[in-house]
Amino acid sequence: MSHKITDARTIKEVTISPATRFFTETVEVGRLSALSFFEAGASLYKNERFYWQNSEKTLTLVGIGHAYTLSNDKIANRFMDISEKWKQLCSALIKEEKDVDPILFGGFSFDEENRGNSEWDEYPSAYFVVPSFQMKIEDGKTLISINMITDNKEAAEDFDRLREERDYLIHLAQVEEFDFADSNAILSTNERNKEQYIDAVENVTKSIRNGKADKVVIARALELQFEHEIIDVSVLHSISNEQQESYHFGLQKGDSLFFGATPERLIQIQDGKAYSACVAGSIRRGKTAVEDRELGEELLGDRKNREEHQYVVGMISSIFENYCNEVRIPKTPKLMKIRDIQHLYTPVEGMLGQEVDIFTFVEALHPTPALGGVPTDVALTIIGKEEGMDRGYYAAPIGWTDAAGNGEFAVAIRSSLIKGDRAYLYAGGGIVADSNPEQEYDETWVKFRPVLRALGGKLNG
Ligand SMILES: C=C(O[C@@H]1C=C(C(=O)O)C=C[C@H]1O)C(=O)O
Ligand SMILES: [Mg+2]
Repeated sequence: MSHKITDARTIKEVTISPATRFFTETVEVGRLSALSFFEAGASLYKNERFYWQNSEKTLTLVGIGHAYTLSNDKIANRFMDISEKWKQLCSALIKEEKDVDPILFGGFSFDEENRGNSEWDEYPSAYFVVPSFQMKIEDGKTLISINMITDNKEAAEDFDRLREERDYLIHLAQVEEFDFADSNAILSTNERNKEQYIDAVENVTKSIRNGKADKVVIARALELQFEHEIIDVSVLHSISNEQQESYHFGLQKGDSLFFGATPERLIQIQDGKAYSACVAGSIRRGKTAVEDRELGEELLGDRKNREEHQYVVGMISSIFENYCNEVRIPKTPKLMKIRDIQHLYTPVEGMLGQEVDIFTFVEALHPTPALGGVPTDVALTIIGKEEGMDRGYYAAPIGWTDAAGNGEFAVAIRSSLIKGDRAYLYAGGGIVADSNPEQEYDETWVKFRPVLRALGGKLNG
């Protein structure tokens, strides 16, 4: 596309010191497509971008370039480590009233104790970025900020260069006719460990009947080989159009993209209130409106699915009782209908009782029994033993927080890691005493659909 004006990348190498300054500056632009801005960013920072849209479609974020990256490979304390470093950075923040709070975006791996050589090798236990260029679309306003973190006292020149880059990116996003369509054929589909998955579900139901655990979520992976390199913006474009009710996310790391469309909020903190969601228990969508309603009724009344669901409600509500006042949880679940599947859904909310930040919630909640199991530690051991894969960032928290302490993390399901001409897709389900391996296997196919469709793949069933 175009030449590179400058390279702001060296800036992120400063370590936080008393001399560190965190500059930010926001301009409001007219309406601008978030994905056009994302794609404009490829000309300068091809592998340093992220994309986020919440399920209500009230907030869209795009990040381009890295003003700073935070990561760690810790097993213990990884959540608080990121929290503390972010607080340190924020204490160096210099901003005016009109400026938007800078954003930290990223995610955690599912289980630090169960990694190993895999497609996830370059994803540490925690990985977060402060973008050099941050787009925030909220309340009908499109705001673009520059973030710069430096300990150089004469940084004004660097900041001027970033302003030039910002204007270049905005202009490109406004005028360039990007073509997001991509036709990329799938050459092969490999169901990784299909037999192992079926055996795992059988073994786990036995363990549960023997009283070793109450619920364990077992997942599996699909590996797709494409004709040519998958284009990041194209899959984000398709999935955003096709999954209107879900969160959309994309996080680049090295030359890979982790993306997906998840319906599941882990935690949102907004103006002193906390929100979470219990999403567990599933059935397919009907072929007609009548069948769809009948399936929904069946799900609401199904004992096995209600049991899967109730474990999640129990755990999330006890965490909320711990950290919040005035906790509100409906007594019975409702239906969450998304394009490919219906889930049992119970929203949870409370008033923040103490000074707790979003990472405290992430640490306490992850993994909920929607992705781990009950009891958590037993479930994680069984998952490690039975699944035989590194979940990487699948089923783990992904999201953002800002300098004011607001933020939101979703659970990264209905997701895929893309590397060049290959895609790895992940899906699982909650196993309880009455689970049936074939039905669970079918349920994973339904859960592969959103990402499979965005990648242009054929759908089973
Ligand atoms: C594990 C996944 O989804 C979870 C499992 C569900 C279930 O088993 O009913 C439903 C929603 C999610 O909490 C996935 O999509 O991979
Ligand atoms: Mg299920």
